[in-house]
Amino acid sequence: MTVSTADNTPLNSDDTSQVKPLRYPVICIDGPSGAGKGTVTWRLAQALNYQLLDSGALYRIVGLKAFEAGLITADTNQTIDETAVLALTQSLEIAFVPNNESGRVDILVNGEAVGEQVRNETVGGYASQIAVFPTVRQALLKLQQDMATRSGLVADGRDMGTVVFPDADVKVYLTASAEARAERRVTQLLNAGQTADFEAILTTIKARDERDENRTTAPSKPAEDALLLDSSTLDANTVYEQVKKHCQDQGICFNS
Ligand SMILES: Nc1ncnc2c1ncn2[C@@H]1O[C@H](COP(=O)(O)OP(=O)(O)O)[C@@H](O)[C@H]1O
Ligand SMILES: Nc1ccn([C@@H]2O[C@H](COP(=O)(O)OP(=O)(O)O)[C@@H](O)[C@H]2O)c(=O)n1
Repeated sequence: MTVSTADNTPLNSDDTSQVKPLRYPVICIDGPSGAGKGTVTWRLAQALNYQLLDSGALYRIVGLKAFEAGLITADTNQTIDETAVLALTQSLEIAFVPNNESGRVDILVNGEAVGEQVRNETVGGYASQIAVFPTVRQALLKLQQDMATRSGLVADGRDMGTVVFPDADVKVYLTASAEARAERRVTQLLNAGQTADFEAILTTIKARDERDENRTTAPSKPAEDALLLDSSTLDANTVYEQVKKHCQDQGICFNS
């Protein structure tokens, strides 16, 4: 797999000939689904002019492609062929392109845009099923780490602060009650003109939490040096201001 960034320069995980520049700042925002990671990550990346790593998108793409290839079915108790998912992962070329209109990052896979489909809860479930595989995580590891060699980076995920960037300048573990997170998803879906069932969403969010927090490799958990922030009763702006303050306390400079 290759991953390229906004300037479309491929990041080749096998290329050891390049001399690494001085280390750029890295900010990690980890936490469960719906905690508000993507929202705060986007604002930080905009304010600091850093690159953004949406690591969940990588797992979602692999999950979706594995489903399309018939390697995963809707049955959550199935046995998935790790070797086949790894081979599929290694065959993908992924590009991240920031989209200022939507406030999200558009994703191209093998040159083709992946639509909003990749963001839905079903694909989130597929992602968490293949995310338990150590070989798949390993295949994605260096590609993620290489994104911090060109500019400052804000990275959103589950294991950014614990595994991918253990030496990061700032680590935040953003959480919220499962009910608050499910409520946010409902609002998000309704705003997008879709239907949403609170109980069904709450059940899938809890199932994903369970799988992500209890897997053996890179479980979702706060790094020892992370700021823990519960956003259940905080609005998105207050969360941003608190994370910004923490970044400043750790020596990150904002122009505005
Ligand atoms: N603190 C907050 N309070 C209420 N809604 C929020 C908050 N932070 C984010 N949201 C909204 O909740 C939804 C999920 O946020 P998102 O940033 O995508 O979460 P995550 O990346 O952790 O899954 C979005 O619609 C977002 O606008
Ligand atoms: N660094 C990461 C990011 C995501 N993931 C997996 O990918 C799934 C989708 O991640 P996501 O960040 O896109 O999900 P949301 O938090 O946006 O719902 C998660 O439930 C995890 O199983 C992971 O294992 N490690």
